[in-house]
Amino acid sequence: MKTIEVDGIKVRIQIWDTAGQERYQTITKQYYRRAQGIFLVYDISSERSYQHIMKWVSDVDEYAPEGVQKILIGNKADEEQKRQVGREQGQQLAKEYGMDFYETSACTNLNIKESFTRLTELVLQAHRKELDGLRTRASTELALAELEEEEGKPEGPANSSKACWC
Ligand SMILES: Nc1nc2c(ncn2[C@@H]2O[C@H](COP(=O)(O)OP(=O)(O)OP(=O)(O)O)[C@@H](O)[C@H]2O)c(=O)[nH]1
Repeated sequence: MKTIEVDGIKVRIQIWDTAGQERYQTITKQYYRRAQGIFLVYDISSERSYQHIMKWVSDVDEYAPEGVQKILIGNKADEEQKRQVGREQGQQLAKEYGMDFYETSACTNLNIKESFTRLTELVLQAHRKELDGLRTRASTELALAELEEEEGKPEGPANSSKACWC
């Protein structure tokens, strides 16, 4: 659990760090179901980890809830001398999948706060949209229900006397 501030609002976030190894995949997939935001992380000093991102994306698409927010992260940005994946490659991949992209370093703290704040922002925005959608739908349904009720009603005193059984 961690609290971060987004637009002056304190948000408590729960973070799960899932295992990257294939043998833990069954457990990893369980986490997807309850996620609202996901970081897809590769290591800039490992081309292999970058190539793996496509697999992660397809897993997320399959197991995470619809509307889950995703951000692509190229971590270990402090390891410039070992770099195998260019920043543009990261940007390109993120663009293809319609994700935001950050290069980060857990060692130097580069873009850690920024990427967490951004993902939280995206999750909040998505929820606001969902809530607005629900509100619009609810008020439309309410208006329709009122209309139907109106139509079903007798039209005033003249009608009510016609409907009178006495
Ligand atoms: N130089 C550098 N090393 C890092 C950075 N982030 C993690 N590491 C190192 O990379 C190694 C793996 O880190 P983990 O946090 O275990 O990576 P992981 O992806 O969670 O690993 P799995 O859970 O096994 O998939 C550790 O030795 C970390 O110290 C970083 O930003 N820069």
